[in-house]
This record gives sequence, structure tokens and C-alpha cells, in this order.
Amino acid sequence: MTETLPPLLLIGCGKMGGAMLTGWRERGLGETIVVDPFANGPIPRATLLRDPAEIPRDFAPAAVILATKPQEAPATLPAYARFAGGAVFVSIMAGKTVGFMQGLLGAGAAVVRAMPNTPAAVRQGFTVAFAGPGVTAAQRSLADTLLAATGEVDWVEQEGLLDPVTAVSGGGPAYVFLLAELLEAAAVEQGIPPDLARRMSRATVAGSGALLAASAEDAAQLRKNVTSPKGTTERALAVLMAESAWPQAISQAIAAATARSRELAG
Ligand SMILES: NC(=O)C1=CN([C@@H]2O[C@H](COP(=O)(O)OP(=O)(O)OC[C@H]3O[C@@H](n4cnc5c(N)ncnc54)[C@H](OP(=O)(O)O)[C@@H]3O)[C@@H](O)[C@H]2O)C=CC1
Ligand SMILES: O=C(O)[C@@H]1CCC=N1
Repeated sequence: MTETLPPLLLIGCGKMGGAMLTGWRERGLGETIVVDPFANGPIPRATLLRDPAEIPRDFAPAAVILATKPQEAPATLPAYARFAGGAVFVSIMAGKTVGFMQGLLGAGAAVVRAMPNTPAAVRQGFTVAFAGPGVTAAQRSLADTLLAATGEVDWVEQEGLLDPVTAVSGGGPAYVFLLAELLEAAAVEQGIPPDLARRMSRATVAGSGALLAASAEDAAQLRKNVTSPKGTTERALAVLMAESAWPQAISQAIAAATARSRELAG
């Protein structure tokens, strides 16, 4: 049996923070406080507070998870600097660098910067993490346990990689959901009834994802397996794979998101 998690302090319980909390609850929450002025309560097996001033003086979290919007960091983080002595900070905020967070939490604060994604809500997330200076082996191991509760985790040694990671896996689910939306709209355009169009588009995206996850084959080979010579898919792919179509659009989209992550740094 896995051990209960140590005391946790979650700052911001929106879409991503809430998804991670669900994973931790399934893993076995210990004493947990959530601070969010706006979240709907109550939160099962955690104490929801509206203001950091309400945190009991003797509460000693092993990890403080920073899950508010990046733009809220300057106003939000200083109230948590008092935990820098014992806790590891795990930030999932897009763009915000370890150095920026140490500027608000204290130069000695141990900070892990991580980028999860929303499939974490069904424990199929993918997180890439970077450990800042001063993070101990035990703190890194705790951060890994927390992030692994919602899916796969990988660590990088170069913080700058977190910007393209944010563009690819952080935002990636949005691009896949967009594909489902566009397939649905195109199906309706071709005369398929809306309810059937919706169900078949969702099932096609979800089923393809499941096949990709289960298969040892490359994505390119799985694509080729669908593409019969001189068949229908070949015609569709001639449109989508033209250099000026998806290859360029995806490349530009990832470059734009990466640039935005860098902009959010300061
Ligand atoms: N959504 C995603 O797919 C991913 C998001 N992230 C990162 O996660 C972070 C949160 O994103 P997301 O969950 O989408 O955003 P949400 O807006 O859903 O969540 C942020 C939560 O923090 C609350 N909040 C606002 N001010 C404070 C405060 N001072 N103290 C505590 N809580 C506060 C917000 O309330 P209110 O909304 O009412 O302002 C909201 O409930 C961002 O930094 C983002 O970059 C990372 C990976 C993926
Ligand atoms: O859009 C964003 O900024 C956040 C980070 C990755 C996914 N959502």
C-alpha cells in the first residue's frame, strides 16, 4: 500500500490545480489546505481557505503548489514566503522562471518548475519538470510523487526547455480538442446529423489516442495503416500534409506559444 501524502498547500484550485488535487486524493491525501478566494467549496478531504492569512501558524506543508495564473504571481506569492524554510514550491505557472519566483519567495526558496496538462484529470497527464538550485533529493522525490499521481513525469536539466514543453504538451490537449471540433463541423457540412457528427468525432479522436498509447508503432506508421493506396484518406492527407497546410501551421503555432511562454517569464 502506498503511503499517505505529506501536508500540502495548494494555491489556486482552478482547472489545472483542481485536476492535480483529484490525482492526489486518489493517491491518499494527508493534511491539505487549499487557498483560493473564488473556488467552489467544500473540497473533499481538504480545507478550503479564502486568504493566506487564515492558514494556521503551525501548519508546516512539505510542498506548496503554485497553481494560480502567471499574471497573478507578483500579488500572490509573497504571502507564502514564510514556508520557504521547509517546503518545496512546485509551480505549474506557464512561463514564470525559478529566478522570478525566488525574487518573490526569497533567494533561498527551493522551487520546482513543472508543466502538466489537463489529461491529469483522468490520470493520463504528461508533466515535464525542472528542479531549481537548492532543491534537495528528498524534495525532488516528493515533487515527482505529486506529479506522477496524475500521469507520466519527465525531468529536464535545462529550464529553457519548459517554454517549448508548455507549447507542445501543456497546450497540446487544446489542439487535439480543436481537431475534434473541426471534424464535427466538417461532418455536419457533409450532411451527417449533428448528434452523430459529435459522437463520431469524439470517438475517433479518443480511439486514435488510445491506439497510439497502446501501440509500439510510430505515429507515422499508424497514419500509414489508415491510408490505403489510391483511397480516400490519401486524398485528405494530400490537403493536410501540403507544406503550407498543417506542417507550417503546427510549426508556427508551437513557435507562437513558445514565444508567449518566454514573454510571461518576467
Ligand atoms: N489549464 C491548463 O491546461 C494548464 C494550466 N497551467 C497553468 O496552471 C495555472 C492555472 O491555470 P488554470 O487552472 O487553467 O487557471 P484557472 O483560472 O482555472 O485557475 C486558477 C485559480 O486560481 C484562483 N485564484 C485567483 N487569484 C488567486 C489567489 N490570489 N490565490 C489563490 N487562488 C487564486 C482563480 O480564481 P478566479 O478564476 O476566480 O480568478 C482560479 O480558481 C496557470 O498558471 C497556467 O499557466 C499549466 C498547465 C496546463
Ligand atoms: O494556455 C496556457 O497559458 C496554459 C499553459 C499550458 C496550457 N495552458
